[in-house]
Amino acid sequence: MKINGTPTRTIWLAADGWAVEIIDQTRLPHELVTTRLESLADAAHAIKAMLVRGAPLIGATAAYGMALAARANSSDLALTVAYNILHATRPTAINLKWALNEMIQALGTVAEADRVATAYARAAEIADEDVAINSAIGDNGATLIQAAWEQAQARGADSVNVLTHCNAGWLATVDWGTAIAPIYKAHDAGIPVHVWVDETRPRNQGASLTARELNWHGVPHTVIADNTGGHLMQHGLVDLCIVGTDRTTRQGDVCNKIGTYLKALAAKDNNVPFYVALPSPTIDWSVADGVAEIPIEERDPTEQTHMTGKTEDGHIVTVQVTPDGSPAGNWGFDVTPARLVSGLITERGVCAASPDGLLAMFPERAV
Ligand SMILES: CSC[C@H]1O[C@H](OP(=O)(O)O)[C@H](O)[C@@H]1O
Repeated sequence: MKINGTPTRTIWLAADGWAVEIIDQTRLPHELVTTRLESLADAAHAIKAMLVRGAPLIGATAAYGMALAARANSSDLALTVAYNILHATRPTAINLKWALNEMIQALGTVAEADRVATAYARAAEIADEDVAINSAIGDNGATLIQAAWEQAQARGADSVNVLTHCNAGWLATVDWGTAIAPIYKAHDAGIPVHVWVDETRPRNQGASLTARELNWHGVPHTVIADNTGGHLMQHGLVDLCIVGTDRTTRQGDVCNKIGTYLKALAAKDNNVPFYVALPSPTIDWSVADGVAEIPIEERDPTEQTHMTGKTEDGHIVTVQVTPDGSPAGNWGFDVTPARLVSGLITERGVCAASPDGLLAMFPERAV
């Protein structure tokens, strides 16, 4: 998307043709800092420390991580080691494994001497495919926002209100985003969309990243505490919810940022449509029961006990918000059962969160 009028992606090949550059998302929203990745270790660190995050962007970064690894050593053993190092960075988003498998498949078809060029080419394809997929998700999701706007207009409303959780915007992908892509498309088409932005504790991806993106693009939005959404739904202030996902199962269970499940429960209780936007690489066809089978990342408790922000005089500081000695838990994701999901917004269209719905959209997956 554009930053101050300049089209910008979250990851790109450096001008030297071999290093990779990223937006360091740990510095947002107050500082726009880019960082060079020059090695497998740099790419692995960027994913694990969340300089880059979001399922599709994790996948794209891992793909370029394999290219950087191949540049150093393109032997079978070295690439196997690289695969394992990158795969171990974060356990929940399936796009990581998907991208790594894509890279290994591409590299396995060429002679060792051709592996570096092949790796960079496939990584670039994965990045470009993500942009195209997300744009299509945006188009498909915008029809839902249009329909909700027409209903809101009939009630005399002057805007259509969409609630989103965490960051599934262009900062979570290579570009466009998934859950936020329909919002950009609707906004750009002149629909008066307003976004309730869940701050999304503990890392505040909503407050620091989604709000940052919407601010840059000029989309009206309001940052809210995570526990506010149910109240807004009870008072008719949410027309629909659109969230992202890090892994969706073949039966339509959705793994996403912690707190998504609770939002889906509130939506169900208030008859608010709850949609999930996802690119097909986020579907894990090998898993049925998301609650039982999807590994949930547990991160450093200091992400819960500490917060980083800007002081009144502009300094970026980190403060402790809990008492010394109080333990903290930091689960990164939860699973929303398919029964709470109104529909899945994919690059091919909107389908039911069910085995039949997914197979109708992806018939090639029928075994
Ligand atoms: C389009 S994937 C976005 C997805 O990723 C986020 O997790 P994290 O920031 O920890 O990588 C969150 O679950 C978003 O919904």
